[in-house]
Amino acid sequence: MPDDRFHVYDTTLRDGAQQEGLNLTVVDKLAIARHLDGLGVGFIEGGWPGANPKDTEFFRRAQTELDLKHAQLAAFGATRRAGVKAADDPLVAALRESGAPVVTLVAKSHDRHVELALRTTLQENLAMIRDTVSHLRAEGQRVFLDAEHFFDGYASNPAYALEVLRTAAEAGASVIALCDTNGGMLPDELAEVVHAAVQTSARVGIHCHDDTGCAVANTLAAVKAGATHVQGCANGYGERSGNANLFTVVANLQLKRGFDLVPREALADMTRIAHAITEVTNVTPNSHAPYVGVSAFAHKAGLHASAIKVDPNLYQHIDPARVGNDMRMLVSDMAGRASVELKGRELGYELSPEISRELVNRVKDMESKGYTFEAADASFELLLRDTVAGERRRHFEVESWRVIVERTRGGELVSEATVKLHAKGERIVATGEGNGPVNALDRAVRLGLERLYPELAEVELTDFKVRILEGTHGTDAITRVLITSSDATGEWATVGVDENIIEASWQALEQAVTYGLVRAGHVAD
Ligand SMILES: CC(=O)SCCNC(=O)CCNC(=O)[C@H](O)C(C)(C)COP(=O)(O)OP(=O)(O)OC[C@H]1O[C@@H](n2cnc3c(N)ncnc32)[C@H](O)[C@@H]1OP(=O)(O)O
Ligand SMILES: CC(=O)C(=O)O
Repeated sequence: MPDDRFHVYDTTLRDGAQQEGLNLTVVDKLAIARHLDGLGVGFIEGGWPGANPKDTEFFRRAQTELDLKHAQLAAFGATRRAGVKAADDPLVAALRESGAPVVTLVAKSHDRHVELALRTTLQENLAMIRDTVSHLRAEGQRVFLDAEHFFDGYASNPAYALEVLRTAAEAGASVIALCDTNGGMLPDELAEVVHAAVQTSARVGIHCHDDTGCAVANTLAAVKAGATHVQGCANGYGERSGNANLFTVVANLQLKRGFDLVPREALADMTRIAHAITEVTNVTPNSHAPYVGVSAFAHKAGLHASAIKVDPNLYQHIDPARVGNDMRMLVSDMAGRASVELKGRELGYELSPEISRELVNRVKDMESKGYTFEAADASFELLLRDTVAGERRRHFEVESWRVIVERTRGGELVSEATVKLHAKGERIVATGEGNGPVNALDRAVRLGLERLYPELAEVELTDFKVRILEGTHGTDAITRVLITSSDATGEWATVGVDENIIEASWQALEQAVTYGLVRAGHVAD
């Protein structure tokens, strides 16, 4: 069971939603809350009820639509306005009526902010904190306080910054999170201030932004200095450079510091949860994210692979399975025999040292010409199969292909491709039309082969990337084409390289179709 003496507090739905380009609907927020609950976080800050209709609706719907197993919902909002009673402030009323068991109040703890931004006195700010905390406590809610700009405030006026914490604690706030609102702190200085703050009676928490790239390090430093409540956002979302990445924080504290924060089986599901949340936010996942990124346990250098072959832990800091991730081998011109041997094993082949050596040489030679295999696993597997077989083996042979791109009188662009192929003892001539030359070639190949290989109806070309590479040996620039294809059960990528973009595309396309047939279980003639 997770340790209740330590809080994991997620603010993805509030501070995370303050990220540029991130726009969540109520349904998105409900879905993310379920994922976070699945991870086992203790608190989910759902937004600021009363500040906008969406956040108000979220709290209303959460009462009937969220069946949280681990987490409690927290409603975020500010202390009362200067000069009004907490009970009469409409934004405080929205917090009271949110139905959330926890309210997190943001309060000024920096004297200059009180005077310049709130335009009130230091004493009135303390009264705003005292009144709002005690009012909500009297209404039966648990109150946490986010001490905004605490670290900058402590540098400006330490006595006042600490007075804010004391006031909130005495009024009944059970957690006071110290906020590095501008994200400008470094771990050593931050730790000293946290150390001073933990002398207050309430539990001290930490809320860090990543403007110095230190949000996670700062969070860990705060914990070392005595903080027992960590705030962060899924995938490090948040205002400006983002917040502390909650997944990194949790994994570090649990796996490196021995805290029991979330159930072990939930931690082992963290990579899936991180990616599921990116599906909801529609933000491209950071493939290099610690622990959960697809590259977090991907090994490219040959020397690494040769040691990993003996013991994977020689080049990775944890077993990736503990966070639900996988080790992967990348094959490129930095590979050695061990890299291709391990990659082969990953793909289900046991390669002899001789085949591995030959394959490494072929990979290095082709990469020097512009191919890239780390982004084109399917091309690598076809190369591997050819090397093992000692010859190039395909399910169809190409006699010729031709593409015509015509601009009609009406200004319409029409592409038409004809392919002449040989498969299963037949000569096939097929023509396809498409909205571009590659699309036309793709249609022509399918039209020609589908009768012999009906599974091709399932294969779809899902992505097409072109990159112009520097010319080598004084020749003209060459083109690299990467094609991603998919069928009902997965996707694969293939690569083609040539001075001519259509030839490069054809190579990638021919391999894409061939690999689709390999996946369908067809054996090459
Ligand atoms: C550090 C953080 O990220 S905290 C979270 C910030 N999140 C957001 O701001 C998103 C949601 N915010 C909103 O929708 C709006 O800003 C609202 C509804 C909260 C307020 O809107 P408005 O009433 O139009 O005020 P506006 O945004 O211009 O200014 C904020 C007001 O809150 C006051 N205020 C700021 N912090 C506090 C505080 N801790 N306690 C009390 N009042 C505060 C400001 O002084 C200002 O007062 P003023 O209206 O007298 O000038
Ligand atoms: C409260 C908050 O989000 C901050 O101070 O950064």
